[in-house]
Amino acid sequence: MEIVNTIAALRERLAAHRRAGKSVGLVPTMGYLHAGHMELVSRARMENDIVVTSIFVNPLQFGANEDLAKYPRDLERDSAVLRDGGVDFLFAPGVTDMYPRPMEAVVDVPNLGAELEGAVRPGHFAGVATVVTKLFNIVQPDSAYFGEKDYQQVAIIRRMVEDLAQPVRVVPVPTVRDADGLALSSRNVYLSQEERAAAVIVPKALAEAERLYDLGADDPIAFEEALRAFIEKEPLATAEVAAVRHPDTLAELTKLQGQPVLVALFVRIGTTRLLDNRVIGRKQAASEKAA
Ligand SMILES: Nc1ncnc2c1ncn2[C@@H]1O[C@H](COP(=O)(O)OP(=O)(O)OP(=O)(O)O)[C@@H](O)[C@H]1O
Ligand SMILES: CC(C)(CO)[C@@H](O)C(=O)[O-]
Ligand code: BAL
Repeated sequence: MEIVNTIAALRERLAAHRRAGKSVGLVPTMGYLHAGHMELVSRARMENDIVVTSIFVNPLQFGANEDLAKYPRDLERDSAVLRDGGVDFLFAPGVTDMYPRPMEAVVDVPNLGAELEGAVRPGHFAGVATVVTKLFNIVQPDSAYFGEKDYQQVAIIRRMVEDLAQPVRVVPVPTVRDADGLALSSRNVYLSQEERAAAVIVPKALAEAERLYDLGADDPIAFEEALRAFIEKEPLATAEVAAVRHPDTLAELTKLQGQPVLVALFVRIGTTRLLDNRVIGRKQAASEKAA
């Protein structure tokens, strides 16, 4: 595996492979890697000749009062893990390599980006869409791999790729979970022991949503209220988002039965925000993997 830090160097290294007709898969990350990231890597490894993983904690997608400065970083450990995972190139640019001056051109997906997590983190998804477009332009991957834990992010990237005819296949990968069901996430490291125990309320709430749906729950407002109350029975938890939406458009629904629905959760445990999602009413959850 080669570690490359600048846009020019990565372009030069990939050009030879592209000329030789090799396919390229990209796994964009913010580092501090866990088995969820490595699931994306192994899927990319299976489907491509060359695998590029990027590690870049993207300032554009953090709000002024968010955790940009304290976001966990460990490039040395990440490099070793990626080398073992069979990655060909680790692209780890610095902020001044990616953004040598303030960005004037940006990509926004304003309506999808204002929903759910976007309502709590204004500007977040414009930051994501912009950096992902820039990574696509640098790497020119045939395929790019994203986790379904960040369901809204996948929906936004898919829409961006379609609207802008970006020549990339977007591949969603099922969520990898700890033994108690909590989705793996780099931010789980912020949780104290007590908070980690409380965080199990998040996957439990997804199971509760499925139970209510299977019992015939049909009114979205009552359903969301029941979910919120279920989550907040845990004293350390605040449900910033507990929503049921259309799985493709993220639109609000007038009834639940007779169609698959997305359950989207964004739950604060202490000061840490945890994201999780499940589509219920179709056979998708069964494909999720335990770590
Ligand atoms: N548990 C998981 N299973 C599968 N994919 C995941 C999982 N966690 C993260 N990913 C995916 O890995 C990619 C990089 O995510 P990122 O580096 O932000 O990690 P993260 O663990 O989601 O971190 P954070 O705690 O900041 O949300 C994203 O496409 C994300 O959806
Ligand atoms: C896709 C991404 C790497 C863009 O910074 C980030 O939003 C993430 O890690 O999910
Ligand atoms: N959604 C993963 C990246 C972030 O929270 O900024």
